[in-house]
Amino acid sequence: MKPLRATALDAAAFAPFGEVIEAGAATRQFPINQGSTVRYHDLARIDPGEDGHAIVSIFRAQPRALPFEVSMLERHPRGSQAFMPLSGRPYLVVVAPPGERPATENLRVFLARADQGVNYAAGVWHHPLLALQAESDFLVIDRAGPGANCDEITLDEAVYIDLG
Ligand SMILES: NC(=O)N[C@@H](O)C(=O)O
Ligand code: NI
Repeated sequence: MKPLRATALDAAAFAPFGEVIEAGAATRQFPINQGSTVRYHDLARIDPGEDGHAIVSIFRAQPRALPFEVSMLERHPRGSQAFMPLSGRPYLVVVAPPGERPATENLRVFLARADQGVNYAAGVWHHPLLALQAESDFLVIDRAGPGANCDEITLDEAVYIDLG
């Protein structure tokens, strides 16, 4: 089966799944700190759910070999999950719309630049972190709190993904 090719990540294409965290996607930006800094304001909304709280972690991810076989997806029904790359390398984002079981044809594969983060909205199906090229760190903001917050499913048919 031909691999599913990644397309460049952009805010509009990613909107059904959450937000893209990048200065260029800001709807509001303004100078602060006596003009020494520009604030790219309100790029994403962290959703810890009613009974959770937001936490900040760092994920140190090993690079994935390509083409990569996607055979499972996960979702966090109780809160959002944001990733911001810290190591200056691109990475892959695989998502599918919320719902009970995503159809393989609804998978979307994005190549995120080193200056782009993503914030998965609660319930959005996604593949666990897919770093590329070398070991990479990511700042992660997601929910801690009571109750299970990670549903996993095995896809009816595995899909290979690769760069565009
Ligand atoms: N397991 C974990 O915290 N990470 C995943 O949710 C992921 O999306 O990488
Ligand atoms: Ni996740």
